[in-house]
Amino acid sequence: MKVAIIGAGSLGQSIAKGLVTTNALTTLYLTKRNISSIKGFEEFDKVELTSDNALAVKNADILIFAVQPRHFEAILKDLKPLLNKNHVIISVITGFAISRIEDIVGKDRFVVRAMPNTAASVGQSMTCISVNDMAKAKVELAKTIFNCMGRSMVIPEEQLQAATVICASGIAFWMRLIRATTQGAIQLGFEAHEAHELAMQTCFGAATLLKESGKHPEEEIDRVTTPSGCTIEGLNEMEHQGLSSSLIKGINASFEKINQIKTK
Ligand SMILES: NC(=O)C1=CN([C@@H]2O[C@H](COP(=O)(O)OP(=O)(O)OC[C@H]3O[C@@H](n4cnc5c(N)ncnc54)[C@H](OP(=O)(O)O)[C@@H]3O)[C@@H](O)[C@H]2O)C=CC1
Ligand SMILES: O=C(O)[C@@H]1CCC=N1
Repeated sequence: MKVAIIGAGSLGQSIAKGLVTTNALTTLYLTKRNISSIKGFEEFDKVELTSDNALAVKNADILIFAVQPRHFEAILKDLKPLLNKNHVIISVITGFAISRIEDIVGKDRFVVRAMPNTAASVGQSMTCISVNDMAKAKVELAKTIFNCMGRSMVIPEEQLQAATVICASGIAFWMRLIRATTQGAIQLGFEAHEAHELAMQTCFGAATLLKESGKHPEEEIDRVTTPSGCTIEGLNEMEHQGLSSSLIKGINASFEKINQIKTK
């Protein structure tokens, strides 16, 4: 695989970190206008850094666009003359519909819209993928790429905005829950670094329990809640204060916002 990431910023670098270790990769071009901030990638033999998008496009088969939404249209129009029928165009750009990409490059191109998250850098992204008609033939390739950096799910494009909230913004939501747990632990007397480790590993343990057992969260909750014990006392107080409701409302607010964001 010869891959180019056009716009190696926060998400682009996370994807690059997830990709560099895969044996399937022969070359990885990383582009941005100012490459001084990504010099660290020079330690990898397969990685080429450049501010020349055209050079990257000419030398890659798979193009992952990870620029800000407002920059995408102009960049894609500039690169259009260099695109050939074999290029697989993958956009991770929020709110930029496949039909708008097709308006620029044509319907006869392989177009994939993907929504990974920053945990790609540690091989733990949850990436949702949608494709245009042409790229139905490239679904397995797209899954192979994103499975290198975690797990992937193919979904209809209509659900991609919701997936962005749950999985991409979701990283921030879960971080805030871990941070709040840490604050609680400090109040109970732990040093900050200890509190952080307790919160992180407990969160990791809870997710791993569900992944490995396949059980519903409430089933695992029932195993922890001793009758008249401290867990149910804490859980009920959290619910009286609106924990589940607040999370659901936050997710809905985020979804309303993402649907208002204009990419032009
Ligand atoms: N951060 C996240 O968790 C997620 C982000 N996204 C989406 O991914 C996209 C990127 O987001 P994010 O990584 O946070 O944004 P960043 O601003 O961190 O990254 C965008 C990068 O694009 C580069 N860039 C700008 N213009 C050009 C150009 N002409 N040619 C090449 N590179 C260029 C910029 O570097 P320079 O100025 O040096 O050129 C910058 O590093 C957005 O569309 C966002 O909606 C989606 C899911 C999650
Ligand atoms: O906050 C945002 O709008 C982008 C999309 C998901 C993650 N970052």
